[in-house]
Amino acid sequence: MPFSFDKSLLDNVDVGIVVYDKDGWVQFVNATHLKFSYYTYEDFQHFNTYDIYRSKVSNICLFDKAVKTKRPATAIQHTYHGRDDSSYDKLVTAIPILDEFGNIANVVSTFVDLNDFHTKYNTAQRESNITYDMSPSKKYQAQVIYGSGEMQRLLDTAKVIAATDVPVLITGESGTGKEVLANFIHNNSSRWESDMVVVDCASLPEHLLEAELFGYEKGAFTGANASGKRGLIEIADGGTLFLDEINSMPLALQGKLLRVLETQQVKRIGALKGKNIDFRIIAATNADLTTCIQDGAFRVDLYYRLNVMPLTIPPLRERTGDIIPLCKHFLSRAFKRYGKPKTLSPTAYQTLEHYDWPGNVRELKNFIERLVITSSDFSGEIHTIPPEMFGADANLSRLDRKPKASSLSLSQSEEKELNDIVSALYRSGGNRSLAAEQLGVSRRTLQYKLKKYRIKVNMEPQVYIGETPAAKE
Ligand SMILES: Nc1ncnc2c1ncn2[C@@H]1O[C@H](COP(=O)(O)OP(=O)(O)OP(=O)(O)O)[C@@H](O)[C@H]1O
Repeated sequence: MPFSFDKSLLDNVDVGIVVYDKDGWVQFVNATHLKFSYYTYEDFQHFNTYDIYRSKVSNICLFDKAVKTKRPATAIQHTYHGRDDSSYDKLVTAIPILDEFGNIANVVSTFVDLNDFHTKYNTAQRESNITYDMSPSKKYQAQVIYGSGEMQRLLDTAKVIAATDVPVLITGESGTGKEVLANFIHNNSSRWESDMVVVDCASLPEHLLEAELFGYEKGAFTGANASGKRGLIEIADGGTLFLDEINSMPLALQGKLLRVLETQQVKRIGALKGKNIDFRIIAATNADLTTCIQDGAFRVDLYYRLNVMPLTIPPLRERTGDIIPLCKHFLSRAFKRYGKPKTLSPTAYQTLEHYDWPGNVRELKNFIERLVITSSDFSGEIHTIPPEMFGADANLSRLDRKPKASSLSLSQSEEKELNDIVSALYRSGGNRSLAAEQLGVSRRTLQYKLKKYRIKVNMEPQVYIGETPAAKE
């Protein structure tokens, strides 16, 4: 017996459904779609999908795409006016239905309201003890995984701050998630459709950092690109500029940055005139800037400019409620990457909750990955964490310590320096600040050497030198 059912049952599903005929005339629309729509049921009876598109209520006509390609089409559709004059982002899928001759008979479209989706998704995840706070960005879904009250409060504040345009200064130990938080703010701000440009102030020597940040006019200096270059501040126009490790920015550049913030104008190196730029600044530091000021390494006036909205991310050991959700998240990432479905026993979780994670979330992430890679079973529960997994010596015994420097031609002293750096990195479990301390150099100098020797540190069982494999993140 063929199935038969009352079409009004489809009014109860939580996605919008519209059925069109081959010319775009609406043949069916369910109540869910009407609820979020600018138009009434009567409107739909006289409307053609092309009229809706032409009226500019929606920015995209997927019906047209599905008809032309005879293939399902999916996109995020921005609908500019809801009944209450607000706007919605919807995930729309249009599926062409072909007749026996392969011609379009109908198109069935489904509409998922993304705000509603995120709310439900968060609730569902919370119930399984993990919260994914996803931002509405089309380009980059910054996932902040957490489970602790500390992080919940921080994100609540960050959301409020995101709605403003004031500078934000994020402080926290290395690996706590400062860039992740900056992304969360950007994605929750009105600038989310533009880019967040990330600049690591510690990774470039002063002259390069200046050229990267401010750009230059043609012929500004020897070796400059003949046609000049846009700086990263200019590229952040309309979006957010994230300055990581702002504490490493040389004093001269700090003065220039301050001028940009005061005038909202950037002047390329060699340019006579400045250009108006509209960007939001978020800076991050893992050093105490007030100490840097006392040491004469940071300008107090820039500090006050940046410190309008200070946010501090606590180290992972002070928000242990995040450890289990983060572990579950990283286990599922490792499963996607290595195909090994692994879980941890309550005892294993307890062990991880009691460790103090000096390298914070980054260390936990790499630890879980290492745990999955090195576990001999393909699947199943990991009952106990071998104690030697923690700490530097465990790393040293497991890892191939001999640097593969074949693609670099190094002098004897350089080779020794390279070996010292690699050893220090292993001893510190990949923490660059600790490694720099052990080597007796500044973090900035270490950063520069890492570039020089093309060392990529992932705190994973390998340190790549020379040609690195494809970026892992
Ligand atoms: N709450 C979180 N949810 C998911 N991933 C996280 C979270 N916090 C940090 N991470 C991950 O941990 C790693 C380190 O995070 P991030 O780079 O944001 O830290 P950071 O504080 O900016 O570090 P650094 O001071 O060294 O620049 C990244 O791989 C990031 O994806």
